[in-house]
Amino acid sequence: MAPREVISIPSFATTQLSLLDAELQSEMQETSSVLTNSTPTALFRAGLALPNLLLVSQRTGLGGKTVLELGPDPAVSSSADGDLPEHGLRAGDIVRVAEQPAGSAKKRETKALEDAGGRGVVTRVARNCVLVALDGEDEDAPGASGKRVWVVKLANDVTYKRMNLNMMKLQKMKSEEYSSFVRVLFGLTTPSPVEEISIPPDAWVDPSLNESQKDAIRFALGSREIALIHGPPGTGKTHTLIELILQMLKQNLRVLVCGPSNISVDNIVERLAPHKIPIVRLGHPARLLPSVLNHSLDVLTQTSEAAAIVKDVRKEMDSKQASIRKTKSGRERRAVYGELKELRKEFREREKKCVGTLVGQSKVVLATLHGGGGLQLKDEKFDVVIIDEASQALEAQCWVPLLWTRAEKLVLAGDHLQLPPTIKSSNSKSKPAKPKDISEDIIPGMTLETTLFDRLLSIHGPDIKRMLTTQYRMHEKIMRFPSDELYEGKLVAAEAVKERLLKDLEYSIEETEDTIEPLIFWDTQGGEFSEKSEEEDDAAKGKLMGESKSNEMEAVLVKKHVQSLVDAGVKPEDIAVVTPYNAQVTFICSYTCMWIFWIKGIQHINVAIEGRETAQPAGRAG
Ligand SMILES: Nc1ncnc2c1ncn2[C@@H]1O[C@H](COP(=O)(O)OP(=O)(O)OP(=O)(O)O)[C@@H](O)[C@H]1O
Repeated sequence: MAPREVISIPSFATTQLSLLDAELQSEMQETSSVLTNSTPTALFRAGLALPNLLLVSQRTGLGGKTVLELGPDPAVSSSADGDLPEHGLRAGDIVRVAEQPAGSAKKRETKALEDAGGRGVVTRVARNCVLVALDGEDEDAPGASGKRVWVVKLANDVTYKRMNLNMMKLQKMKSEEYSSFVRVLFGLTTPSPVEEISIPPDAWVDPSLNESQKDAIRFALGSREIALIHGPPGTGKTHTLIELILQMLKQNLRVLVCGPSNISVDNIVERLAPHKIPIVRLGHPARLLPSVLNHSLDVLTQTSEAAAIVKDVRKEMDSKQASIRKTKSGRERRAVYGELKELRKEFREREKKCVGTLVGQSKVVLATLHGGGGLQLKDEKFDVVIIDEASQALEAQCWVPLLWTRAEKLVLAGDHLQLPPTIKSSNSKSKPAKPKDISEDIIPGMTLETTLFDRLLSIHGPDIKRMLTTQYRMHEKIMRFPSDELYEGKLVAAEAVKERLLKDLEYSIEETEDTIEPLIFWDTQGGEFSEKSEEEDDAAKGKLMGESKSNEMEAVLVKKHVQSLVDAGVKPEDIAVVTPYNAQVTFICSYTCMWIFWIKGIQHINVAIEGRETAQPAGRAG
């Protein structure tokens, strides 16, 4: 077993608080510098603002919040169908809604917008409207006067507030308050011996699970405090978690399942749903996949039996909201606001009751790590907390559900050998100043890139983890390199993919040198393949991009290769191009989009390419 590395819990929390502060400052600085240095038009082009909107309606949303529906102003819209232009707003974005400055506004006027109008959260984005739930309660809604408004994205500090709150709780905890679970998580105690679990062949819900998956499940069931499931790419980590949850239900355990992103959680909800078990998904419906909405707590609070008590008040609030817009006299408006305030209070009380009933009845509750710190879960008791994609979450994020609910055991699933969460403060050139009150309590060398998964492995060694070893995605030759370099050669390719080639796809594909080989290298050394740094170009184009790299000749090569694949019959939608740099994404997009448009004559093409600008730590897979 690796040497145990014990750290003091208050020092850990203090260090995390300082690192989180630096990270938030970095994010804030970035947003603020963009807002200050850009014109409204540049902000729109950069996907940070949406102008030319009118208030379409105003109604009561969750928690009694005022929700604004904003649509395009037909007087200036270029769309005949009333659609919004392409924009970068997404559900969950923190935004400011304010009266719009003139198109010719100077940068300084954009800066003034930081404090104008109302702040809120985008709750829904549709083709023809954007919905924003306002934070404040009593002010006049921006746009209520009929004036044109715009929506500007702000830095999101909400998640930081929650992480900080929990880190402060940990910082102040007295040692006699540490549960045995917390003590294990900090290496003050070793984990209890793992109980032998035997599951008869007919008790597996999915009998096709492979041996490493079954072993990981038995291990996670038999562990008392912690269990790590290490799932390299395509090894069925989520598949395994589904069976684990179902086996835990058979043991009558109550489980909270979390992930760092909505998509990671929805992925599990989608796969659990067919098993018809009582599950509830926390989180705003606007941020959830449509296929999981039936399990959303917010939808259930409107449709379930428990929801009836909330309906009447909501109706009354909506009609009051509508009446405000028609009322011209200030006195009357103030009176309606007063009544709304009372109704909102009543609404919240009833909603709380309804939510309490629904959550209390669910054996499996699913939420993002941030959502795991929501009011609905305060002090709820869970036998197990499972965190999926744990290697992509900040450790402080993982502590949100652990400290907020009463958790007794933790199962982490992830791959610590893939990229850690993206951190801005560690590679930002303009590093924020360290807080003044830095004390000797700071643990040297600790960074936000060290995840809970990493830390637990370094404290307790590999005995607390089980690795999934059969992968179901890659041809054996593609798998060989990551397997040998990162996973000690332990990966095995499943029969179905072991020798799978492009030419064997279920539709007709010509046998060419590109379709009979699973892995091809193009050597660009020595040619005219010079690399450019995006910053040089930025100033000229006024683009809002950080430092990035591009190589035009390599983009041409990618285009050529994609072309030969399509010529051989591979469908464009079956081809993905991946690059680590945003600037290169832009190049490749411009080449390949134009080209596909040309050969297929199609109107729309979905390009699903993501760029990532982090330097890759040694020993991690990208
Ligand atoms: N025992 C199994 N038998 C057959 N197919 C399996 C098995 N386990 C997983 N798969 C298949 O392997 C693929 C990957 O599974 P899954 O998405 O659960 O993996 P993952 O490790 O969570 O993936 P990621 O690499 O995205 O983290 C899926 O298509 C799944 O159906």
